[in-house]
Amino acid sequence: MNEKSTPTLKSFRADEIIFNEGDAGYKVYIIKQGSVNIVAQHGDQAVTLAQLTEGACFGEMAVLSSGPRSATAVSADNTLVYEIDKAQVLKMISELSPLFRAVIASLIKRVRNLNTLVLEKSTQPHPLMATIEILQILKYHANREEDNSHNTTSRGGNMDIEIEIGEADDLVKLTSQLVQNTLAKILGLTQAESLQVLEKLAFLNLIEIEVAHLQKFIVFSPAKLLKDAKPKLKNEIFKYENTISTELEYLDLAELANQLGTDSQRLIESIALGYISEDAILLKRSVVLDDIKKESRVLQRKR
Ligand SMILES: Nc1ncnc2c1ncn2[C@@H]1O[C@@H]2COP(=O)(O)O[C@H]2[C@H]1O
Repeated sequence: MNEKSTPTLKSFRADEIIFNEGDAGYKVYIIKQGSVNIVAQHGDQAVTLAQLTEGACFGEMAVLSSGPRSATAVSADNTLVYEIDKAQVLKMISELSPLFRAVIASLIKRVRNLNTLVLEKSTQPHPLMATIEILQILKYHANREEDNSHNTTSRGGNMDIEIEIGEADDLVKLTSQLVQNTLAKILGLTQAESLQVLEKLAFLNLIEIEVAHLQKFIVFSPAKLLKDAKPKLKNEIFKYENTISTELEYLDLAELANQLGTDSQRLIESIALGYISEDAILLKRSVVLDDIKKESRVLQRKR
């Protein structure tokens, strides 16, 4: 290819592709005017990683690391860019100290890793919306149970489900455990994460969390949920307290029961009777385990 030592000025109209993800990289670009979107594909979803404006440089990663283009560059409006040939860039880089070259190589590697993380996180279904859809699905399950039991006013034969018919519309009441287990299976959430999602929905008045008969229940009106969810969640960005960090590790109820040498049911009783704080299951694993060591005699006495 033709390699020049002076940058060439090139213009792109809005939405024109400058290069595609996966291509080999022969040029580095600097934006003289306009803006460029950096878009990466994850499965069938395209994620915009950045919108770059005047003075920003892009296309350096493939050129400096000899890997393929990590993302597609698309002009966001009429855009002018300087194109610099790979040979020219490599010549400039070769004049740097080895330490600087190593720093650049490691930064490129870090951006690639962070991009992977961002893509994985940003293409996960919105947990609040997904949870609402799952509650709707569980409602049909609840209705089926109810039909099977021919009992329209009380439990539907299954310990996990309870139907209550209200005056205005149906209220569905599911055990928190059933909902949390389903969220774990479908969305891959931990017990602590699913509880955070449910607590957020309760905070937004979309569901209620009730404690009765030593159990936690999720109560909601499917019709109201359908009507209210979209407007209420439109601008809600939900973050788990512990999304990316691996430092915090939460204990789930079963594990806590195991650590205490008791069973989950007894633990629920202890929580309901106020012997153990409900927050215990949302605490850092190390804190809970330390507390258990210190308090185990007290807990056993109270049990
Ligand atoms: N997270 C990001 N933020 C901003 N720019 C990025 C990001 N990831 C990749 N790029 C740029 O997008 C370019 C895509 O092609 P390259 O991999 O050659 O070089 C990449 C970087 O210049």
